[in-house]
Amino acid sequence: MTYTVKEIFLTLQGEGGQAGKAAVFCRFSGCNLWTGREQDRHKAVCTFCDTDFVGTDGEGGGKFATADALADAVEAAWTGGPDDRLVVCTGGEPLLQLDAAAIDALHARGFMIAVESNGTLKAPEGVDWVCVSPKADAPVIQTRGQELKLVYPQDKAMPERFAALDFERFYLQPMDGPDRERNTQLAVAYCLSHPQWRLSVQTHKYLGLP
Ligand SMILES: C[S@@+](CC[C@H](N)C(=O)[O-])C[C@H]1O[C@@H](n2cnc3c(N)ncnc32)[C@H](O)[C@@H]1O
Ligand SMILES: Nc1nc2[nH]cc(C(=O)O)c2c(=O)[nH]1
Ligand code: SF4
Ligand SMILES: [Mg+2]
Repeated sequence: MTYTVKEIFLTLQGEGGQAGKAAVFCRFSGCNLWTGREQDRHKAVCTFCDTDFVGTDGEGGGKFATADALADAVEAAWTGGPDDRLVVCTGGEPLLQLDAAAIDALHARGFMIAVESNGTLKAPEGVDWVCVSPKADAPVIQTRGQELKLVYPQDKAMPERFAALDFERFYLQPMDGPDRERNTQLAVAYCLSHPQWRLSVQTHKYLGLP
């Protein structure tokens, strides 16, 4: 199948349980919870998105006709050696496109595969690190994985709703936007009183990294 990708770039994972680790980010175009057009944001299921995932015009973006072509582009962005390779498949919603062929091609090049998903689609076999970030008005179908990373606060998506799901770690990530500082304080307070939850700061935004 053809993969439609907004951008492919090397940076440090900024969020969650692998924060600080070098990774190639493969940002797939498109999402099932928002068109990505500002004029549609108010009527979207997910209204607070911080990301441009429309089209293929980012660094390293494009249409890739095969899984090998996609994996070659990911490998070309990696500047390290053969060890400790990590690709973070994000978007948009990566599980609309990430399939067994892409997983096999990335594994063949030595990459550990992480996904950042809104949880509305099942992760395919072979994904090594599943991060689910639930959205208040969307069902959580993928109910297990390595981390659940809830953007906080969201009306109708309080942490209690997700605390019993089968994830190894639970994070609150302050909602970025005009109230980021206040949201950060709210998340800190929640983590202090509910120690199952850890704070996930979007470190790349403070560091000026992509
Ligand atoms: C842009 S999303 C792409 C992956 C997938 N669609 C998802 O929602 O998980 C990547 C991560 O950024 C988070 N995110 C999006 N907008 C945010 C915001 N305004 N503040 C904090 N985190 C945000 C998402 O919840 C998700 O964990
Ligand atoms: N540095 C960095 N870390 C990230 N972790 C998750 C991201 C995403 O947009 O999915 C992201 C991102 O966009 N940049
Ligand atoms: S589900 Fe993810 S990519 Fe889609 S609009 Fe929400 S935060 Fe953005
Ligand atoms: Mg991001």
